[in-house]
This record gives sequence, structure tokens and C-alpha cells, in this order.
Amino acid sequence: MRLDDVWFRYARRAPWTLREVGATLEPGRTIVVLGRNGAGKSTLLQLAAGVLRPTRGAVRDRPAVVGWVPERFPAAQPFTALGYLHAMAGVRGLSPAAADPWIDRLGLAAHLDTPLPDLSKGTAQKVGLAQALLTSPGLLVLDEPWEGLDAPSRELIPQIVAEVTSAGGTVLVSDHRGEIANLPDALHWTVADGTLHVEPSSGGSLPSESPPQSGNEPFPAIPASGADNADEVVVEILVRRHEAAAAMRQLTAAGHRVQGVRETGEGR
Ligand SMILES: Nc1ncnc2c1ncn2[C@@H]1O[C@H](COP(=O)(O)OP(=O)(O)OP(=O)(O)O)[C@@H](O)[C@H]1O
Repeated sequence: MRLDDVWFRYARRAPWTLREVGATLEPGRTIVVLGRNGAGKSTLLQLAAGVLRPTRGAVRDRPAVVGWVPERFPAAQPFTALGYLHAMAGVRGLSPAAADPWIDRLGLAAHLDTPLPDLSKGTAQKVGLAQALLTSPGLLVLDEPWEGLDAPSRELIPQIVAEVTSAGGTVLVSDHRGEIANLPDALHWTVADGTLHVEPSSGGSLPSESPPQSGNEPFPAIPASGADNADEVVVEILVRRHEAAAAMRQLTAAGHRVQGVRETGEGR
């Protein structure tokens, strides 16, 4: 699937929210979209999912089955949780029983008779996840999926992502809380200043061709380049986890050498 020179703005004379977005989403890949609040991550995800249409440009070769989980599940609908999942199964041409495995796995059994507007945010989020997974998606788009989930449920997200990608699906997920560490094989895209910055490693190699990464390493290792120079000093900076990729890019663009990224607790 390709985003082909996609531009988007919310109103005719409004400033562009996204400009000149071009990127390829390979089957079997997980892509984490990073960026500060209001940068345009949700907008990008909605364009990819087909919830929004580009103002200019096009999204090409989107898979037939798209699972879309918005940041806020639209709970103001006249269904119970079970009624909603059965209705969504019907929309996808499935029997109501298709919802059962996800009801079990996401621990929804105690909430099935609860009207959607009365669900807690986390439980509503799980109903949103369940409906997106009723049919194995060719593209799964998750907007801040960890928001509102309890710790055991948060651990399910990487498992579900791995299952979708190993079945050949693509997963696009936004993250501003730094949960990215739970998706160690993901590519990183950053939205900043209305444009999309794609990590060079997104050039299209498939997961089996990726360089090995330690499961605990949230950022790609950066080889130290060149010999030490007497004119240089080392400046250590602290940045928010979700802004690390953008900070590295800015420093590199300014002509500095980024020697590495480490957790704050790790010694040198
Ligand atoms: N429906 C809308 N109508 C008009 N402007 C919008 C709409 N939705 C978002 N915006 C604006 O578009 C910009 C990008 O918003 P978006 O929600 O895509 O950012 P984000 O990176 O997902 O932010 P957050 O991390 O806070 O969710 C923001 O300036 C936002 O105010």
C-alpha cells in the first residue's frame, strides 16, 4: 500500500495539516507513528485507514480488510457491547460467534450487557479492538491503543500486532506515550511540521531481512561514525522518548554526530 503525495487539510482555506506525504507500507510490517501532540498522527492514520480522504494525492492499494481502532471509541451508539459486536460481525458477513474468541481474550464477558455509553474508557477500547479484529485485517490501524487499557490488556497489544503481521498484515500504530519499546521490530515514522519523516530503514526490506535487534532496544543502534576529533566534545541531552527520533534527525541535520541512544537508567 502506498501514500502517494498525500496532502490534507480539514477545511478549504485552513492551513495544511499534512503535506507531500509519500510512503510505502509493506505487508508484514509494523510501523509506529511518532510526533508531538497535534502533529497530525491521528490525521495520518485516518488517511491510511480510509476514514479521511486526501485533499490531494491518493492512497493506493489499500488492503481489502482494514481494522480501524480510533483513539476514542465512539461509544455514543444505541448498542450493548454484545449487540455491537454481533452487529459488526454481521456487517463483515460473519456469524455472531465470530466475536466469541475476542470476548474471551479481551476479558469482555462481564460487560456484554452494558450499553456502550456506560462502558469505562478501557473497556470501550477493548470493544473497539475486538470489532477491528473480527476478520483478520490486511491493514490494522491503531490510534494510541494503549490509552486507557490496564496493564494486562496493554501486554496484549504487541501479541495482537505480531499475529497480524505474521499473517501478512500491516500494522500502523501511533504512540505518544513511549510504549514503542514493546514493538521492537517496528519501523518508526515521525510527523513534524506537517510532513512525514520516514526512517531510512523503511526502504522496504521485509522483517526476515531486518538486522537483528535486542528485544529491549527501543531505538535502532547508531554506529559511532569516524574517529574522535580533538575539536569535539560530547553533549548529553535528555529528550522525551517519543521525541527521540525527531531530535536525532534535527541534530544530524544540524551537522552534529549522534553517537547513540540509551535509557536514562543505563550507565555509559
Ligand atoms: N476534525 C478536525 N477539524 C479540524 N481540525 C482538526 C480536526 N482534527 C484534528 N484537527 C487539527 O489537526 C491537527 C493535527 O491533529 P491530529 O489529531 O492529527 O494530531 P495528533 O498528532 O494525533 O495529536 P494527539 O497526539 O494530540 O492525538 C491539530 O492541529 C488538530 O487541532
